[in-house]
Amino acid sequence: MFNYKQYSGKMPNNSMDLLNDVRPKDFTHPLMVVVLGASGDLAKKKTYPALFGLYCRELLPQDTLIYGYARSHIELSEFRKKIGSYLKGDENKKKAFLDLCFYHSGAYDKKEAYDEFNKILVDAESKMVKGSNNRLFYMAIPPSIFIDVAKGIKGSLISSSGWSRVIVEKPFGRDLASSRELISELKKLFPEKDLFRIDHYLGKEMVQNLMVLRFANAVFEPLWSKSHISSISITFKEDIGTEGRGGYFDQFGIIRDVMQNHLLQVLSLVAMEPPVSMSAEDITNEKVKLLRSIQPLRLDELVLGQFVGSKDGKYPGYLDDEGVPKDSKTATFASQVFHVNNPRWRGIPFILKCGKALDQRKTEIRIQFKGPDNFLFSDVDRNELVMRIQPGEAVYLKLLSKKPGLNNTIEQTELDLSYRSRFENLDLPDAYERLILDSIRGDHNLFVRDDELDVAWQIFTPLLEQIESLKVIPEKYEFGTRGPASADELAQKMGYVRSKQYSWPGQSKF
Ligand SMILES: NC(=O)C1=CN([C@@H]2O[C@H](COP(=O)(O)OP(=O)(O)OC[C@H]3O[C@@H](n4cnc5c(N)ncnc54)[C@H](OP(=O)(O)O)[C@@H]3O)[C@@H](O)[C@H]2O)C=CC1
Ligand SMILES: O=C1O[C@H](COP(=O)(O)O)[C@@H](O)[C@H](O)[C@H]1O
Repeated sequence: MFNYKQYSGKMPNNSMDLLNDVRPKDFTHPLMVVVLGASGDLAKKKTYPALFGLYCRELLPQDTLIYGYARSHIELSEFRKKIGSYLKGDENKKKAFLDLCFYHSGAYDKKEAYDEFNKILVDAESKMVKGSNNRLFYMAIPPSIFIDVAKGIKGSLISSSGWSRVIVEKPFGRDLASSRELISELKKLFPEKDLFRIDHYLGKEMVQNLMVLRFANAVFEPLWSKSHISSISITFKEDIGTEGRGGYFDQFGIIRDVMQNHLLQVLSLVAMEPPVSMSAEDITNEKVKLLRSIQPLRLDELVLGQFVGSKDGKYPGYLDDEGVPKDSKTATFASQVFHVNNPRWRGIPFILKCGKALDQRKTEIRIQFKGPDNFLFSDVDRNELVMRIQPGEAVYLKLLSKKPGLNNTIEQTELDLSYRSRFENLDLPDAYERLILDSIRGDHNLFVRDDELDVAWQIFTPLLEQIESLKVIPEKYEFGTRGPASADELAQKMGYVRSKQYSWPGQSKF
């Protein structure tokens, strides 16, 4: 259960009160973190840096060891060197953290390999402080081996004296049928309380802030509906391509990689009704209710794109990625309109857009209001409430104001809550830090529930099947641009009006 307290007065960032608030209650018990797929991309870029972040904040249990497991044979010194090169911070802390990291190579599909690994874990645990031996398994592996690995954990690695929890990475399946199969296989092995399905967008600061912004500020609720809002856009842009992950990406495409999970999570938090309490169950119930009100997605409200290399030859195209078949029709850009059929939102378009190799890196929610309902100002820019998820967390409200001085012109300006200028010594944890910490605390608030996942796939599977059966060809767009022009045309058709000249001053800082 979230337990928000109103902050008042000054409280140093690292005060014991604050630490005790967030520290796991099992802080004094030994913890063994096992990273399966430790040789891979996610492990080095996200999992280990997040564990290091928690270590530096003194949030990992006092006696924690981290064992990596994968098939590749890697010497411990080499492994530590590789992991270390992705850690940022104090050198002494890095060294102390790396001393807690070990690596073991073994197969994913052989019971003997897991039994042998378990002996190593038990031996290491025998030298740790006395207490319940808790084990956290992080599956940083491709979905094709989720079940083999889950069976290995269940068959050989479960702790004999403490809890055993399993973090599963997305993608949770490719469609409704495969997701249901995955859910049911995992359910045979672990109870829901021990499974933590990560959607790392739920751990981002601004996504966390959505509930507070919406429900703790009385000014917003009366405006938060079709009466005052004309459209809601949720946009994810990356300025990099697939960068060696083309082999994985080509089997999934941008809709499965980003829209079906990250953007849909954001949509459900923006649009859901107020939950009856802040418990994980009540919040997820509201999200599921909202998702079930989404109307079938239409192909004529979808734009797909695939990037080609930049004209100057500096950036390669998607088909140049060595893991990608030369005739691939996989989309690296998608914009789809969603309609929510409930009294609050009926008739209001939600425009979700995501793409790789675009002009900038940016994720934001943009709520555009209707124009003023009077005869005084007929042709003016619309008010917009923008929640910038990254980079540079901010909430700003675009509004019109008289230009100061002896004139009668008005201009678009903003009320701006940019985190970096508003909050001193801003030190935001990475989303993965928050989520790993929550799994150690046994807190499911920020993880994806099985029925939530099921509805998400019910929404997307018919559309994905149509795209595949009709062999829809994505439009080409150049690396480093806004993506296909038809996406802007689609948004315009949905009533979105772009400000004529405005650009948010905070933008220049990133
Ligand atoms: N990388 C990222 O930025 C993100 C990744 N994810 C998800 O995290 C998970 C891991 O991703 P990532 O680290 O990129 O994946 P990798 O492709 O790097 O795979 C991780 C490890 O799994 C093993 N592996 C890879 N392919 C196979 C295979 N076909 N059969 C058996 N073992 C294999 C390899 O280890 P070895 O051969 O040594 O056993 C590899 O080092 C995936 O589910 C991915 O979708 C989610 C969000 C972001
Ligand atoms: O899950 C994924 O997310 C990343 C983007 O994450 P962010 O935190 O940097 O916004 C994306 O690059 C990747 O393709 C996808 O699998």
